[in-house]
Amino acid sequence: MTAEVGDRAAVDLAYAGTSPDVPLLRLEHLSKSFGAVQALTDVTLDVPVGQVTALTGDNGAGKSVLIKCIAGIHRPDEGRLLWEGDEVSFRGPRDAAALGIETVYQDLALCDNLDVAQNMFLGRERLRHGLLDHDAMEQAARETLASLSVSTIASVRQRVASLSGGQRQSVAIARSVLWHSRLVIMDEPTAALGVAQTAVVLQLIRRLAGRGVAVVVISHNLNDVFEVADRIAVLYLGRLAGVHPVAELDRRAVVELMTTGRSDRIG
Ligand SMILES: Nc1ncnc2c1ncn2[C@@H]1O[C@H](COP(=O)(O)OP(=O)(O)OP(=O)(O)O)[C@@H](O)[C@H]1O
Repeated sequence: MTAEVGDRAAVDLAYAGTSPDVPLLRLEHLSKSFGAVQALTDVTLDVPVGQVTALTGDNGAGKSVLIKCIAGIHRPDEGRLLWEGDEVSFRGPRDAAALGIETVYQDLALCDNLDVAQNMFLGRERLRHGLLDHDAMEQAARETLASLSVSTIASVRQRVASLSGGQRQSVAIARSVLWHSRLVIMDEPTAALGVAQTAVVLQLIRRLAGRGVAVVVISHNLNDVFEVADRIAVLYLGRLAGVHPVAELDRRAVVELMTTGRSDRIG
């Protein structure tokens, strides 16, 4: 399969077959334990297209375990995942990736010794007459970065080792656009970034959602959460303490949900 680059194609693809009433992904009554540790208990959460859902919660609340269930790394003990309304079960991360689920972990799986374009096509290289088609890949990488208005990367031939944290996040986000990912999960995307780079990455995350991609962002940083999210889901001791549109919440309500599992300040 060759990658088509272009805003319209990406949006069409992301929305294709998605009824507004059926979320792209629905987690239904998910539970997961590790021996005596109950990491997730009865979590039900919808993930709609075109929106940023922030997933927050205190240390150990279950955020990573939840995204690993979505990414096909963990199998839930109970509950099910519905993709566009149909039950799916993942034998591993490849199954999740095949549906268009891309997870961008904090340590970004980029290869330092390769350049930007090579990283964006890693594992899915484009061939021409049996040889790597570097020109086509570089062109597509450039177009994708331009379509996201990424201006901080001077050349797609630049080695990733020389990029800043924010630039690396930009490459990871552009890769998900290039491959028409439909759900992008980002684990603490701004954790290692300064103020200016954080602003750039948050903007990019908004653009990703603006293309009809469903985005889940794990973050402890409430400034970022309120800036980027449409909806905030809070986990407390493995249970979903609440999921609400940002407009219904203030910081105190989120902190209360994170620390006590409840809040009277919502609405
Ligand atoms: N592979 C594992 N084996 C045993 N226990 C685990 C495993 N993974 C997670 N846990 C436990 O599950 C609970 C939830 O962990 P999780 O990593 O999802 O929390 P988190 O919300 O991502 O926390 P943090 O913000 O600190 O990363 C914790 O008690 C953790 O110790």
